[in-house]
Amino acid sequence: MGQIVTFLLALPIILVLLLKIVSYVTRRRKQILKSAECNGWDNIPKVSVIRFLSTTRVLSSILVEVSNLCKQMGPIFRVKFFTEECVFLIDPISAHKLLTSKEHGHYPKPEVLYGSLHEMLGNGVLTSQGDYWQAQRRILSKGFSYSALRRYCKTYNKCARQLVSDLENKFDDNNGIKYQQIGSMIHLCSIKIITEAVMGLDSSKDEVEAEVVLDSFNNLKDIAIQRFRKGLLLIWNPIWKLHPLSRENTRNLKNVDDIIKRLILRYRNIQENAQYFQEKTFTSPTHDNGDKEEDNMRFDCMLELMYKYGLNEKQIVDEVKTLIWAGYETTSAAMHFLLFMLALNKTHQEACRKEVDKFFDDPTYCQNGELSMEGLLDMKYLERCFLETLRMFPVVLIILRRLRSPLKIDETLEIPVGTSAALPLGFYHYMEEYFPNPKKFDPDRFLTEDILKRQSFTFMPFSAGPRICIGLKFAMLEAKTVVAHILREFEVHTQDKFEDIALIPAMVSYPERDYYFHLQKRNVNTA
Ligand code: HEM
Repeated sequence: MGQIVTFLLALPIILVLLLKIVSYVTRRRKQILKSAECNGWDNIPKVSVIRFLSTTRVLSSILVEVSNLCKQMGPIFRVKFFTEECVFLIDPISAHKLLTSKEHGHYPKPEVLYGSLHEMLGNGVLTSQGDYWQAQRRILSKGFSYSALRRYCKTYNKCARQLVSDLENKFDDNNGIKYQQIGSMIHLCSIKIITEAVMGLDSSKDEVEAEVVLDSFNNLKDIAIQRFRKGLLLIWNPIWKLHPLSRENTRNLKNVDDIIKRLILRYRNIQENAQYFQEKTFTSPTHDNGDKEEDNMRFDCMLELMYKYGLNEKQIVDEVKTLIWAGYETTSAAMHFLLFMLALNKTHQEACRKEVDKFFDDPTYCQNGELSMEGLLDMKYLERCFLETLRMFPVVLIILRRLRSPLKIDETLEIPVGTSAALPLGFYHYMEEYFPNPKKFDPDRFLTEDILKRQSFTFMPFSAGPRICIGLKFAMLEAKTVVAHILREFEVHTQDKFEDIALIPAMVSYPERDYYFHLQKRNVNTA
């Protein structure tokens, strides 16, 4: 009797497993048949997953290992990760071809890397696909228009000044020269900026909400890193669901969701107020300075924009989480790396400072210590240093695309449907043929004449094509503002050396430990 009950209880599980196996085998057979029709596919060399995984601890060793692989295997090779067939496009020309393709079947992002993101961020613009993605992307792009960015500049300046004041307290010269880690302070500044621009949360007025969002995102980031390290948890959802980290994850997500829902309600209440409607819905002539019809809807933050475009509650929650997730850690890591490179390369730091001082001292570009967007756009030396930093520390190391239509590389090679193409963006930035002496920090690589000489696809820290980073300009302006304020007030020194610290590759690469800095106060009369 007992055996029958056990059998009956186990039956659904057995059936589900059988169904999964049948569906996998059918899918695989279809894929093999399709692959057979693709030119040259069978001739692409295969690399064992064991060999591949054994290299993934630090960025520098991956770069060396991948170079060795290319020497042996050529610029394209295949790796099988469990049930996923992955093709590595080590040649940036093929990668660029895929990213800039107009074919919708080339845009989807595979479960293997983006599945956990999907679970966390829902159907936001980073993880969604097809027509839905396109429609959402069109709406969200308005949140990154010229006049929207001009409004966020206020937030960049405000948070940068707060960071400078916190740094002044930390590096009190009376305590002598002390090298200290500042990664978490930069991180805090970055998350304050993004939550204000995306959700309208002002950390000085909405203190409680801002703190919950900061804590929750920090926890979510730590959980994601742990999950990434425990590969099996990442790959196999049933195990993940049973793990205590998963419950922690859900709790933090719920905290963020609740706050976003409350903010939506706040906008709904405000919108019901007729006076607000009159003041804000129509273009304010003083604000848009020549921007065309793109901005005929006035909004203070992206959540408000989404609300006005009629997105429902679930859509807004997903997009807000997505923008914060995609925007804060990337930019904060990039600013951290930029300060480190300027601390190591004092001549470039001095040149940036000279430029920064010029803008701070010119009332057309800076009033009451607030840098204008025009000033920030014109800081070309600092911009070149930022781009060179992203070349050397490509914050997003690798991206993947799941092919829903075949990709023709050339007359001799076609990649079949169902394959995931892996594009190691970071690797392209170290290719000698495009970036001679790649370990040298040389911002002049980004002088206009040098950029024109080099093919554009060799430098893609923000990806390229229709799914290029939506926050590219946002990130550039934010990083320039924050670093400009720091250079204005301090000389930046470090004890660390470039090769001392390993970079840990994850979705967003980060140093094994934060760098140590000493910030020495300058004597400038700031407004
Ligand atoms: C230095 C900073 C940043 C870097 C290096 C960076 C890099 C990237 C890269 C490489 C992608 C492509 C990802 C993929 O295809 O899988 C991407 C996509 C994206 N980024 Fe960024 N990003 C940065 C800052 C930001 C900021 C500040 C925001 C938002 C405020 C943002 C929002 C997004 C979104 C929403 C996508 C998905 C776009 C789509 O699929 O249509 N990013 N970013």
